[in-house]
Amino acid sequence: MSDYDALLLVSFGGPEGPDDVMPFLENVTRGRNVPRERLEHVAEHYHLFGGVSPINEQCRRLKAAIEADLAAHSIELPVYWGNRNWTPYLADTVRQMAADGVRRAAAFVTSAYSGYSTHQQYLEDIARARDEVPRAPQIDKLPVYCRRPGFVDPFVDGVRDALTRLPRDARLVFTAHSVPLAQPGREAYVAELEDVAATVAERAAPGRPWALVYQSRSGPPAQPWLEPDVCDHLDKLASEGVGAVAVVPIGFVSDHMEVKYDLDVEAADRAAALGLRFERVPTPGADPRFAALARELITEPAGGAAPDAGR
Ligand SMILES: CC1=C(CCC(=O)O)c2cc3nc(cc4[nH]c(cc5[nH]c(cc1n2)c(C)c5CCC(=O)O)c(CCC(=O)O)c4C)C(CCC(=O)O)=C3C
Ligand SMILES: [Fe+2]
Repeated sequence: MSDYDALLLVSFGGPEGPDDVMPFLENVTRGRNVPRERLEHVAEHYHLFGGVSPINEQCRRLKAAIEADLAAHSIELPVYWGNRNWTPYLADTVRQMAADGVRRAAAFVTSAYSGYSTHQQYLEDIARARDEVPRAPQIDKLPVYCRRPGFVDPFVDGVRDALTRLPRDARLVFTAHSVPLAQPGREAYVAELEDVAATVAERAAPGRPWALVYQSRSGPPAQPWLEPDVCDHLDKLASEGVGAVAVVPIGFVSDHMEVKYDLDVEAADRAAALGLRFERVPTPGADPRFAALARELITEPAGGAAPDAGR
């Protein structure tokens, strides 16, 4: 077993009502050179959903699934939840953990990959939260898990299922959040995404053409970000005579706003305008296999041979 006395679920955070939207967006983009126009545009996405981000409900369901999995394995470990950008804020959760006597916690982060936005930024925010709290517990971020079966297998099943509803010429379109080309860790992020896309494609639909594309670009237009954009890619497929796509958001762990708006509204509308049949594959969310991954990462021997999802 492990030496941990708590599990901390760390997530992005999102607004819980219309008045939260702008303060949330300001938290996310503080010091980040995101144009005001872009913020106002993204605020509209949240307002379409009543100002409530789907990410909070996703986190509550994942937390409950992790608690159920731990209980089923007779592991008594309290599970806490804290966010980088909205309530419950990490610092408040860490303060509660300290008050409860937690000394050493494992952090399971709702982001699967290496890279700055996906890994380093979470470490920095955990460190900042600990700095705010006297006698804060030690908090170890669990390893990057994008290649693990608990993350990959739900996508494989989801692709197989989507393809049963699509014609034979359907293409696989894997998507992830774009980041600036200059962002530290970008090479590792892209290499992992390519690897996970290839694994899912090979296991779910061997021989079928696929592409890795990006979405949700932000930042000033002159700054280069990872491309191609998902909607541009749909244009290209339609122009080549392709009639259907299964869109697979491998860059994300839950169906939050970047999935519910940028794919289910924006990309789906583009596909409809192009006459492309469109299926969006679910993310792992609160899948029991994904919840079990948190336990596996805590209980397996450090440096031990971690099983990957196979190719
Ligand atoms: C790689 C990556 C992930 C995946 C890893 C992970 O999951 O963590 C991710 C996730 C998310 N991003 C989210 C929301 C936002 N991201 C923004 C801005 C940015 N994201 C970036 C990258 C990523 N973001 C970057 C490089 C920026 C530019 C500013 C900066 O350098 O930081 C902005 C500002 C407005 C805009 O510019 O779009 C918002 C509102 C939400 C919550 C959704 C919800 O509410 O359901 C989630 C899960
Ligand atoms: Fe983001």
